[in-house]
This record gives sequence, C-alpha cells and structure tokens, in this order.
Amino acid sequence: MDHSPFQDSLENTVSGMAMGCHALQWNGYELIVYKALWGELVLSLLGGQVLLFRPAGEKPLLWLTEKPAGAPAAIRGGIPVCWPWFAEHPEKPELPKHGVARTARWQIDDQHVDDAGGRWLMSPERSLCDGIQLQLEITVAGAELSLALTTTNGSDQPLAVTQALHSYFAVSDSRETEILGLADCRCLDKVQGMQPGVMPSSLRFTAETDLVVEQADNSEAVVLIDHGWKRGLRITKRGGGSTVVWNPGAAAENIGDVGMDQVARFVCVEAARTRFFDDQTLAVGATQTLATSVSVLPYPQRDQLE
Ligand SMILES: O=P(O)(O)OC[C@H]1O[C@@H](O)[C@H](O)[C@@H](O)[C@@H]1O
Repeated sequence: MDHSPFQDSLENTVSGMAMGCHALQWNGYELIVYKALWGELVLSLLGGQVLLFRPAGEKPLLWLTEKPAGAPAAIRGGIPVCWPWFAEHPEKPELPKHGVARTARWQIDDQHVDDAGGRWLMSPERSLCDGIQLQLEITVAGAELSLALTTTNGSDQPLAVTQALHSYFAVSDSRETEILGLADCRCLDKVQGMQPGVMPSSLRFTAETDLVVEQADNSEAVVLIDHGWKRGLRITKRGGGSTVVWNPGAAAENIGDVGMDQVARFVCVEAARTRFFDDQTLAVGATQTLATSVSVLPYPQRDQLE
C-alpha cells in the first residue's frame, strides 16, 4: 500500500514515521514533524500553524482537513493564527478574512524538545505590518498544548488589532458533543445577523453555529465534552475577552475543504479578541499576548464545573 503523504491522511503518515524531527511536504505545504515520547506535533511554515497534536496514547486533539486546498491557500484545521484582524476587515471588506498571518510564511526561530515536551518560537519571515513584531510561542508539556501569540508595537503609530487562535478540535461527531463553561455570557449570533443573546449552560451543535461570546479574560476554562469518544477537553484562554464557537453545519456543503463528509468531525472554540467585545488599540511600544491551551480531561467531568 502506498503511504505517500498525498494519498493518505497526515495523521496516518505521521504515525508511520520514526521518532525525531522530520521535514515533510504535504499538498505543497512545508511541514515539520516532531515525534517524541510525549507524542506527535506537526507545524506548518505557512501560517505558523500547529496542524496536529497527538499526546501519546490519545487520539489527536486537533482536526485537520483531508481535502486541503493546497499551498499557498490557508490550511483548514489545527490552530490557524487570525491576525491582525478577526473575521472581515472592519473598513476594507475586500481584504482577506481573518487577516494576513495565516497565509504568510513563518520560520522557527528557536526550539527545544525533550522527553517531557518542547517549546518552539515562530515568527513571520517578513514583517506583516511596518514596525510590528509578532511571535508565536508553542509549548508542549506532557499532554498539554499551549500557544501564546505576542504582538509588539514597535512602530510610531498606535495599532488597532483584533485576533484569534482559531482552534479546530477533533471530535467523534459534533452532534455528540457539548460545550460547558460559557453559561450566561453575552453573545452575538452570526448565523442570525449578529443577533444578541445569552449563552446556555450547555451548548449543543444541532445546526450551523457561529457565536461570538463575551467571556472575560482569564475566566474558568471551557470544557468540550465528547460523548462519542468519552473524552473531555479543557480549553483555556488568556489575553482576550471573546470566545468564538463555530461549526458550519449544513453550510459546509459550500466549503470545499470541509464538505458534508467532514463537518461533524470538528468543533471550533477560538480564543479571541474581537471588535465586538474587546477591541484593542496597542499604544506605541506596548506588547499584548493572546494565549490558549488544551488538555484532556477524564470523562465525565461535568461536576468539575458545578
Ligand atoms: O472560512 P474561514 O475564513 O477560515 O472562516 C471560518 C469561520 O471562522 C470563524 O471564526 C467565524 O466566526 C466564522 O464566521 C467563519 O466562517
């Protein structure tokens, strides 16, 4: 059987690789694969994007499309970096949705990997905004993955920035999952034309879902319970006052790298800073960090939130 990366899923390709660090071409994207005692991590140089994280003995925590558009298009899955604006540009709708970071070329500036985890520092190869520095720190500590995206305004002008770490979490079936931890938060429902509402104590995915939720910085973790795989994911956020929850439902038919055959395999829970709830202007010389982490919880774990 041919296990070329063009005919097999990235997950299968990586699971067949030896321990260590490997460069891999996948549908025109340059990837770096790390395999160690703690598990597997795959980084894409396009977008500075974590594509795969699988702690040893677990299923992958992140979902990745099996029908990638191919380089240099943005990759759907893993954790795209949306920066320096989230969603549509507020004044120039012709500009790319979710900013320019996810389609830029990034480099690995520093890395340290050992048997317990690793730490990687990435930055765009070329500045994406004059005078602005952007750095992504990726940390694996055992079975936990953390990302911290730091913006430093080294220009002579204040910088308006919104952003998201747009995590695609792998699930057995989105209809078998629920999201806890956002009860009573204010939200805007994008599917209903940004209609304001309040989040329920448990959110289920029964149709297209696209919610921008006002969730205070450093609040309790969001818990994603997967009743199919009997797994919980604990998702934290720091440095942003918004959490975005997205699954396209039937709208996936019109999204080439999702489609109805893949739409139930993921749920997005995004750590964000949005113009709806926590717009930010970064003063000259100021630094801001948006961070998120994910780790596995035993199932069931509802009582941990009650
Ligand atoms: O297709 P894109 O540009 O990657 O965006 C995916 C989704 O990203 C989410 O963050 C938005 O809330 C959705 O509205 C959007 O559809």
